[in-house]
This record gives sequence, C-alpha cells and structure tokens, in this order.
Amino acid sequence: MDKIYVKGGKRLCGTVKVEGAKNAVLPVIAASLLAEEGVSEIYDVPSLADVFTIKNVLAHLGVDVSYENGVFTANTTGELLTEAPFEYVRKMRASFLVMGPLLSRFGRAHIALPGGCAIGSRPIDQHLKGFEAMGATVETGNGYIEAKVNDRLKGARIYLDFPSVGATENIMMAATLAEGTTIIENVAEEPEIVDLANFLNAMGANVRGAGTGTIRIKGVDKLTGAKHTIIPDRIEAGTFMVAAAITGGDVIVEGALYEHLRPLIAKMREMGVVVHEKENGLRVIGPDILRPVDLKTMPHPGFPTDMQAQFMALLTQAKGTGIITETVFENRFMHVEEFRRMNADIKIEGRTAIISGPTRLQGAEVSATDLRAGAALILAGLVAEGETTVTELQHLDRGYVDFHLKLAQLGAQIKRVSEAETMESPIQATPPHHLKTANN
Ligand SMILES: CC(=O)N[C@H]1[C@@H](OP(=O)(O)OP(=O)(O)OC[C@H]2O[C@@H](n3ccc(=O)[nH]c3=O)[C@H](O)[C@@H]2O)O[C@H](CO)[C@@H](O)[C@@H]1O
Ligand SMILES: C=C(OP(=O)(O)O)C(=O)O
Repeated sequence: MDKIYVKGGKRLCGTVKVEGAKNAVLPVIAASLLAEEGVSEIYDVPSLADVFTIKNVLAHLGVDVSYENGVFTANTTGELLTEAPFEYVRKMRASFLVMGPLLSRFGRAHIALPGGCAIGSRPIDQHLKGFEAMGATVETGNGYIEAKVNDRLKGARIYLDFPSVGATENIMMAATLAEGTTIIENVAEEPEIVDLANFLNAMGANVRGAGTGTIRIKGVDKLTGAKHTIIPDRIEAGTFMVAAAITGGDVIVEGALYEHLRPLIAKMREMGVVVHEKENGLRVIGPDILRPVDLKTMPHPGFPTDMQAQFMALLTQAKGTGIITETVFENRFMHVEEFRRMNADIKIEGRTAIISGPTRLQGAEVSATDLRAGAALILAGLVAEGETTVTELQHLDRGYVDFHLKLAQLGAQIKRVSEAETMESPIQATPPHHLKTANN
C-alpha cells in the first residue's frame, strides 16, 4: 500500500485551494437519479475515491455517466436497475443515499445494508422510519434492505430522533416525488443539506426550509436534470486551517467560506489563532503559543465531528489541558492510540479525551484508522521531531485530493510513495534524513 512520509519542523506559508465538498457531491449525484428527463451537469466535483464509487454505483444502475475535469454528468432518463450491491455500499456508506431517489421514482429499491465502520455502528433506522412513514414497506434479509411502495410515496410528517445528515438527505430526496407534502422535523442543518436542496429545487422540486430545523417538501410529478456547482469543502478547508495553525504558519485557504466554518473559527480564535476573512477565502496565522480549549462535537452549527481528530492534533501543541467530547459517533477515538505512538499525552474517559500539551511529538509509523484520522496524523507529523510514516491511505483518498502535494506546495517536507515504488525499494532503504519533498 502507498505510504506518506512527513518530516516535521516547517512553517507552512502560501495559498491552498479548496475542492468541492465530498459530503455535498455524494448526495447531489445520488439525487440526479430522480430526473426523468434531461441531463444533470455537476461542477466542482473533486477527484476523490468516493466520487468514483458513487459514479460506479450509478453506472451499475444503468445511468449514462461521465466525469472529466471536475464536471460530472448523469443521464438518468433510461430504464434503470434498482439494486445497489454490497461491493459499493461496503466501500462507502453514502452509497445508501440512492435508496430515497430510487424508491421515490421507481417505487422500489434493494440496497445492501451499510453496516458499521471504524467510527461507530451507524444504524439507518431513521432513514427507514421516514420511508415507512411515507407508505413504503421495508424488509431486511440476506444483508439487503428492500423497500417497496404501491404507486407513489405519500407525504407525511416525520420527526427524526437525531438530526442525522444522511436520513435528512434520503427522506428529503424521497419526498420530492411523493404525493402531497412532507414535513421533516429535527433535521440536520449542515451546509451540505442546503446544497442538496438547491440542486433538488433546480431540478424542479419544491423544498423549503433547508438549513433550519424543519424542512417542507411539496411533492411534484416529475424532475428534470439540472446544472449545479458544489459548495467548497469546509472540512478540507478546516484541515488546512489547522495545518497553518499547528505550524505557526500563514496560509490563505482559498474558497473557505466563513459562514460554513463559524464553529471552527470560534475555537481557533479561542486558541490564539488569527483568522481573517478575505474576499477569496480565509487567512490563517498560527500564534507562537496555542491556548487549550474544551470542545464538544455536535450537529451543525455545532463543532463538526469530521474536524475532531485534526483538532486533537492541534491540542497536543497547546500549552495546558484541552478537552474534546465526541457526542456524534460512539467510537471516533481510534486515532488516539496512533497519536500516542507519536508521544502524545491523551487520556480517554468515556466519550471524552483529555489532551495535555504542549508535547514534543516524535515521528513514528502510524496507521490512518479512518479518513480524518489520516489527515490528523499527517498534521501531527508536520510538527513532530523526525519522520512520520502514515499508512492505510485508502481512507485519506476518500476525502482529500492530493493532500500531500497541497501541503508540499505550502512548504511541508512530505512525499507519497506508491505501492509499486515501495516494492521496488523497500522502506528500510530510505532513511528518514533522505526524505525528498515534492517541491525540491
Ligand atoms: C457522506 C456524509 O455526508 N457523511 C457525513 C454524514 O454521515 P452520516 O449521514 O452517516 O451521519 P449521521 O448524521 O446520519 O449520523 C450521526 C449519528 O446519528 C446516528 N444515526 C444516523 C442515522 C440513523 O438512521 N440512525 C442513527 O442512529 C449515527 O450512528 C451517528 O451516531 O454526517 C456525519 C455527521 O456530521 C459526518 O461525520 C459524515 O462525514
Ligand atoms: C465520516 C466521514 O465520511 P463518511 O460518512 O463518508 O464515512 C467523513 O467525511 O469524515
């Protein structure tokens, strides 16, 4: 497998551009399945493993898809299959987002059960509760979920037990072609929900209230393919903001939107990081001394769980004790063991991590236990003494485009070695002090 080698000690400076958001593009591509006429054209689509997975899901269903130079097109007008097998859902849970559109348009969907992953058990009961409330029958067997409805789904009032992002999206998509009005309460308010609603409305849907706690969807008879540009990735932006802060650097994160990053900016400022809003993004300047903070992950507009691991890396460098409570996923502390390999002082008490700093981190061989853990370990490597080797990069590739190259452009000493290169020249033959950067 590929490995990333990073050597600590460089202050990052310059400009880095943010890609389109992974968590917006996946539901938007799933939503394109709702179009009975016309072709959807989606812009600013990042070249991520997850995008190729959803592209393959659509191709498997019979959609005519293309993806070139950041533009994704989907012609969903033909006869389509309504089954998404395990091989796709296993790779990426968001594949399950095709259920709402397929059920709504064709009256049936047969999707492999997503199952859990490294960060938690991640049930889908809220998605299914919504489909059932709209008149679908849902059965589970042989590792699949089969949802069916005679004729059309019917508008309903649905109260989510938790503001689940995926359930909000799946139910919202299903409701667009339902008969009558659906009201979903206690919904997720993430910017990605608003992006999806904007795309659905451009297709001819009638979705109101996205970005608030209640969404109303008036069902329509037919949707048409539409053009849409994906919002910037606030988690990628946040990751580069932490890269600037942790190295005491000065970085312009181009495309970062202040209003999507408010909870993160507030915590950074509490830590002494300078964040300026610029016309084209955010300028982030790391201080000499970072102050510790307490934070709790929460649904938007709370602090995002997808930035928890990266902030843990940052807190290892703060002077004093920082506290992180993870309330969204029950098992999202797998990276702690990896940070400890790097000499971090972190204690876990239930859902809380207590981080004492500042720690002189040491380079070590660590494993990306999930997508954000991978990014966070690389961030830690930017300030560690000596060389850090990060493995299991298939997780990182789900959510970051050319992460090592972007960091190298900002001045980091980092390189990625492919599996083939690793085979040709064993890692042991590359001593840490010969580390080459992508920009020298
Ligand atoms: C592709 C995508 O957009 N992924 C994001 C999405 O994941 P995802 O949509 O899977 O996250 P959810 O908001 O649904 O999950 C949040 C919590 O609710 C629980 N839950 C969810 C659904 C359900 O039916 N029952 C249930 O109990 C989950 O187990 C989890 O503990 O939101 C998460 C929370 O911001 C982010 O970390 C992910 O990056
Ligand atoms: C948890 C994440 O993604 P997913 O829901 O696709 O696993 C993430 O982006 O950090």
